[in-house]
Amino acid sequence: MVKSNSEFSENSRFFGTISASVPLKNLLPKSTRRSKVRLDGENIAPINSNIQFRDPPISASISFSKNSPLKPKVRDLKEDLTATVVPQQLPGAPDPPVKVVVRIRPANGTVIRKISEDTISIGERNYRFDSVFDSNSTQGDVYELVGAPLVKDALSGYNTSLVAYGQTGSGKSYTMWGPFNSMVEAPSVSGLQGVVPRIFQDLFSKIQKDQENNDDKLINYQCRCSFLEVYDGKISDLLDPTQRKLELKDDAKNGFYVENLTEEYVTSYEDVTQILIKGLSNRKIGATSKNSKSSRSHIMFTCIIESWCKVVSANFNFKLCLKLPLLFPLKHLVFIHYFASQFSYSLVLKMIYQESSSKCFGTSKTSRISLVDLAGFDRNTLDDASKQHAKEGKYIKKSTSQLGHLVNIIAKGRQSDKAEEVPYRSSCLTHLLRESFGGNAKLSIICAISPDEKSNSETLSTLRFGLRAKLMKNEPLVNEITEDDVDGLSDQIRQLKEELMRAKSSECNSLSINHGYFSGRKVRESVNQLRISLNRSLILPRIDRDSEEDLCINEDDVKQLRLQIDNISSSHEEIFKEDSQIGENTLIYSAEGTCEHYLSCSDESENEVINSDESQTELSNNECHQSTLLQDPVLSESPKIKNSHRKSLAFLSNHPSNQDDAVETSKNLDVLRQSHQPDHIKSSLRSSRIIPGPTESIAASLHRGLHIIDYHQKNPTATRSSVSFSFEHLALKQPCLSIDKANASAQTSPEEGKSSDPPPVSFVCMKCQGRGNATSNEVEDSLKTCMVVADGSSHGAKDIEKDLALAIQREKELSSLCKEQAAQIEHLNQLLEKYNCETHQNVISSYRNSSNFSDRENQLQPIYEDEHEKYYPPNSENKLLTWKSDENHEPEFIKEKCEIKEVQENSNHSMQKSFSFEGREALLRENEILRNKLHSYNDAAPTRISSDKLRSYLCCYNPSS
Ligand SMILES: Nc1ncnc2c1ncn2[C@@H]1O[C@H](COP(=O)(O)OP(=O)(O)OP(=O)(O)O)[C@@H](O)[C@H]1O
Repeated sequence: MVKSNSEFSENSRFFGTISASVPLKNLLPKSTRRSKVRLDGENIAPINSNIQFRDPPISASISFSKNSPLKPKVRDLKEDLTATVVPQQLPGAPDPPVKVVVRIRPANGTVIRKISEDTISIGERNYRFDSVFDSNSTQGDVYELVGAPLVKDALSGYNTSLVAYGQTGSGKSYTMWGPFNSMVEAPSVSGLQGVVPRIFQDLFSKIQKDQENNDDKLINYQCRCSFLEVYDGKISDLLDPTQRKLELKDDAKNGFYVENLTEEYVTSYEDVTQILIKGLSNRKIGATSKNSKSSRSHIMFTCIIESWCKVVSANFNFKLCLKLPLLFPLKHLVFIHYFASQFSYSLVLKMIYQESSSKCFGTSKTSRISLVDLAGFDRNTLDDASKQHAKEGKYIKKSTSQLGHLVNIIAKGRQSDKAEEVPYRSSCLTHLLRESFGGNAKLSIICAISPDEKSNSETLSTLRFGLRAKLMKNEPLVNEITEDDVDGLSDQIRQLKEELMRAKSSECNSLSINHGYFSGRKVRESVNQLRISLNRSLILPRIDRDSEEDLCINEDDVKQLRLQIDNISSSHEEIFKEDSQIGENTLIYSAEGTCEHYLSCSDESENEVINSDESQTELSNNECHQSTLLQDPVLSESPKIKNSHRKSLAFLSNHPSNQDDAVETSKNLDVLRQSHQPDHIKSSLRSSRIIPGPTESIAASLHRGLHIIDYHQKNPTATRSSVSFSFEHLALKQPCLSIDKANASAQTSPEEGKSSDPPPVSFVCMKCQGRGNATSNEVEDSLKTCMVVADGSSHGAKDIEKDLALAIQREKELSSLCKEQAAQIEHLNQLLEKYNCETHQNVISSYRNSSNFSDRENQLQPIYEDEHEKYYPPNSENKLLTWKSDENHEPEFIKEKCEIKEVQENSNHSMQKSFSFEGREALLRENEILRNKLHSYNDAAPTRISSDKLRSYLCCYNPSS
């Protein structure tokens, strides 16, 4: 009876309603787990918790010889099929490895006829297959011919595959799965369940029977299922839609498998039904010209069946009895004997065997059932088909075409016995079907065809595919492992393990020394790297060591260095003036005579000492005013560190009484390091980066030194430690320079413009004078050495040398200028003394000659013009140098103060009139410089000239003050 299309539609696609009617989570089995699917690993001995090997099984692949007991038994394949003639299967004969059946979908106006059980006719041509199901066939019929043998073979240990092939709408899905509603109904012969549900219904039924009816066997089964989809060439997990683009893996350890594919263990037909519903609901569907709910992807449901069979036969009982003393202690055997006598020995032995199954082994089988529903190809695409559907149709055509090509190759190889390479890897589908097509599997193909005339070409294509597939030569094997196989396997494992151990030991012996050395060195290197990155300050004191690292110097660093040198030069200038003017070995800047810091720049063996202990307790004292005399602190140079000697600057606590000076010193130090370290150097010092260039290296060294100074100032107990840094290169080559550097380091230059405030720190340069004539070349060499030594490398020093040469050249010029000015100052000083004496004498004598004191001003006025130069110092240095006052005046010290004041006023007045603006500016500048120097000079050499006199002189010399 031919069913109408309306009936078909009733039982048609169920995918749209499953999610609404069935809560899928509830349908899932409780005992599920995820694991890798192994498609060709079933032949490996199953790992059963009840089985214990004498040696633990190894996972490495093992190659077996032809006579290996593990090689599965190959059934004789005697069928010789041709494209047009399929030999009739004899009743009772084993199922062929490749079975091709044709099912004709019910339709009106069909041109296809079933002319016999295995032959169909299209037009005038007949095609013969293993079986043909016409439109009147039922789902049960198909199952009996295709499904039932598959279940039997699977339980026997064969890999089995069922593939539905055909054009869209030809009834593949209907045949494979059946309508959705039927899947959740109780299975019946007349039901509409597809082949797959029937297979699992049958499978679990047989398993149950097998376990119940075999008294002399203990059989355990374990089934796990997976469900995947191949859509657009990519594998997705239908049981976990989030798993997409899964990869096929093929390695020695796991065999051929789909990575991360969900596997769920099933123990009943219901479990499988739930999985089927879930997976089919996730399948991609679309509309085609023949099917409004066409499957747009290939799907593959896989069930792996593992079974362990332990025979409890009479013979085996005897064996087991012999083994019992080994398995159980004597008291247990007595109990077993008593128990067996009361019941039955068979039952007792069965229980014992079950109990001791870990020490006994029967047989094990592993088989795989692969159920594949291919997407239906369609020659005609819908006019209104979207791009996506067109793309899907393209891929389906392509993939089915690749499968057809694969079948052709395999069939050809069987016919010609030519070993042509089989294109399994041409697509995901062919890769997945590698075992089913031409491999270790029994294959059944259902060619679904539509009998309508419009589908003739697709029908013919499908039939041709079936005929070619029938020619394929599969080699199905019973995947079974026996106890003897396990013994052989255990022996092989043991041998391989021994070989591995020998190989490892020999390898270890040969490489042990080197390996230990290299690993140790690696560890050391790692520790060093870690130390460097964690605390670079540990590295800084070692910068005098040789280093082979390449140094990168950027322009900014050089500029910074140049600025530093300029600052140093300017400070040299001032100090040099002082030094030249004083002309003594020792410079003494007195700070109220209470605290003196001695800076020695003498021999290398001597240390430069700065006492700063008293400053430590005052560092946090906010009342200490910020020193204003550090208007232009001089950047301290990088300490020179030589390989053999280091000039060190030690900080001792010899004068704890003067805290103010120490505080000033420490504050100045802070000012110095804040003001003269470039930001990037500061950050570099703060961070743990490696010093990139020599400039930073030097600055870092300085920073380190300053940090040590701080530390010693803050920690009285630690002040006597020997941590120090060297100023040797400065002390040796340029004594005044050394002082200046130390001065800059300590930030103790006298305050400018505040002569009332004594300098906070005193320095004593013990042995400078003898080296005052050191050449600039020596300085240059010293600095060069400093750079090289400080960085441990001479790389990149050339650029710095150029800058240094420029700086030194400038320093030379400045030095000569300083000398000139110092000479002028000295001369001026001498003249000043004369002026103070002679001018006063003249004024007093003029007063003495005057009769009326009130007319003094009138009398002085006439002589102003003429006698100006006689009484007042000239406005230029040259004139000053040649200026002579009248020596015939008699001083009157009683009126000296008043008279000098008057003279000053007159002098100022006259200078305002006579001096030009430019000359005045020049004098102001010069006066500024001289005032600084004289101020210091006044403090340093109080006996040479009265500071009051100097001030009064300067006041009259500077009209603006
Ligand atoms: N033997 C049959 N008896 C009754 N109805 C059938 C039979 N074969 C197919 N049908 C109906 O025909 C329609 C299409 O069938 P089905 O979806 O199984 O085709 P298909 O080959 O899977 O198509 P596609 O490849 O596009 O998914 C469905 O409604 C189905 O119920």
